[in-house]
Amino acid sequence: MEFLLELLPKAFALSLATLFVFLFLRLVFSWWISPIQTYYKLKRNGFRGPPPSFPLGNHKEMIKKKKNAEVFSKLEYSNILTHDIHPIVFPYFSSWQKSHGKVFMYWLGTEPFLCVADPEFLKKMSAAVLAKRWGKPSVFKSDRDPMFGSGLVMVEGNDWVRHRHVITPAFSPLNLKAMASLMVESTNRMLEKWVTQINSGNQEIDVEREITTTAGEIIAKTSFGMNYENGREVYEKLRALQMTLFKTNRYVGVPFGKYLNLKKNLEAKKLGKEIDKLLLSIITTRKKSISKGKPQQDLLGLLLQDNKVEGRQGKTLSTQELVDECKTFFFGGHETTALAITWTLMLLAKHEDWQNQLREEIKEVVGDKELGDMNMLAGLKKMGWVMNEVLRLYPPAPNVHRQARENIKVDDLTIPNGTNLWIDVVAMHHDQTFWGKDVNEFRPERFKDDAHGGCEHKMGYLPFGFGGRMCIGRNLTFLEYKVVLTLLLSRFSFTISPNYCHSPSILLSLRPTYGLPLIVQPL
Ligand code: HEM
Repeated sequence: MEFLLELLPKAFALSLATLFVFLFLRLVFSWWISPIQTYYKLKRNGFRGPPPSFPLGNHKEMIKKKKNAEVFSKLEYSNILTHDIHPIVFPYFSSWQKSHGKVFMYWLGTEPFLCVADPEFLKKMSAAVLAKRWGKPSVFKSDRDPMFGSGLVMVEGNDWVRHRHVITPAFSPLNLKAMASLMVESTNRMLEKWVTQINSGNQEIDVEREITTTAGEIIAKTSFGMNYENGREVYEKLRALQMTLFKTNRYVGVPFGKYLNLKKNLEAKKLGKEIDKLLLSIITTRKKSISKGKPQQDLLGLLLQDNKVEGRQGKTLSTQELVDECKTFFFGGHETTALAITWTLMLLAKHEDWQNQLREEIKEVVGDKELGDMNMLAGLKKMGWVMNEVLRLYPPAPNVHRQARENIKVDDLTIPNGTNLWIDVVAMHHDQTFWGKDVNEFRPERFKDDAHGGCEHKMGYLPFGFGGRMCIGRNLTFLEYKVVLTLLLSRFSFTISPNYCHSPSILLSLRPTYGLPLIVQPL
């Protein structure tokens, strides 16, 4: 017995040492050996790209190129107002594309990515995979978990089919029609505020900030019925969460990268939990009001009603899934739409002729009629071309993601299972090969007789993504864009303020870094 007791500490030390060696070998394998193996596999398949160094991948070069581009664009571009934005917003992709072609590999930490800016490659790749068999990059899922949870943007497989099946009817034109009056109400409130400011002698308005706030209010009302009084807290926390997650350089894909920004990550987690709690209480209250027979016609109300339909077991959403969808609608829907309107105002302020043409069209089609009739709004044809052209030059969602969940054959190449795909929408929308010499000019008429704007490849224009996973909120955006722009152009004219600094950048979406100050004059 004594002999055994003497041996025990030695045995314990030995097992501890074995455990350390095992953990060390595992780290070496997953940080260096496994990524290097994948690197050579991709290379054998013919994919080239900038050389990575593990475990950081290409992060260092990306950060350096981004910093240089920021300095350069501030010095060279800020007053020129160029629309040739790919080298400004994705300087690393722009330079790698020149050296390695339109499909190349790069690394975020130990995660392999293929950057795709070739529409033909994309067409073949997407034809080979059903929507439900695509994955979403695991690194983004964990990084953006507090924002999207298991909402539609991130969910995969049969769960994605179930979510999409339940949510699609809520976005039907008939259901959306009821939301137009909410949009008019919020926009008019913003415009009254502008009138007060202008009357006090200040005609310069940061249109980006104003429209983002109003779009946030609209999406919160149309998604989960939040009104100004009860929802301010949810709205502010949702915005704070987005800023916390995206305002720092994040080492996505780098092992333990989270701990390099520990404070921010913990803050984001805490905000995420607080938002979940608030939304949960909204949903619980709403469930009670539905059982008392008082359903509301917002997206949450429609999903809750659908959940109660008999015989839909297995095709409903759990309460946590509803919380995640509310967050997804907010993050997926408000900034993208706000930025589409913001960039439109920048371009209309620069092109007074188009501003006048749209005003004429509004007079003819809308006149004194009430906004919200979808058929009437569909008659705003020129406004539709302008929207398409804005989404081409300044796509608010500048890229689309996928992750291969199987080996994918494209001609004689194989994209290995687990590879992440970054579809570079900005590059494709500014590719002279497909759009012609005037690619960087604002020419809405290119969409007059062609939904693809004359692009020589159908997959070269992707503002809302592609395949079965294409944006579910398109119709809501069309409605909001036309309602808000009609109200704005009917009451004001816009010119660029001398204080505007043209510096588009990416903070999840494509936005004007220093806002959009415009000189606003009542008509
Ligand atoms: C200008 C406005 C908008 C733009 C440019 C935009 C763009 C996109 C893009 C590029 C995708 C990815 C598609 C893909 O992976 O192939 C997407 C997906 C999605 N969008 Fe939008 N979006 C806009 C407005 C909205 C709105 C208003 C909502 C909802 C309120 C919304 C909700 C979603 C959701 C839930 C998905 C995920 C769909 C899925 O994976 O099945 N979006 N959007």
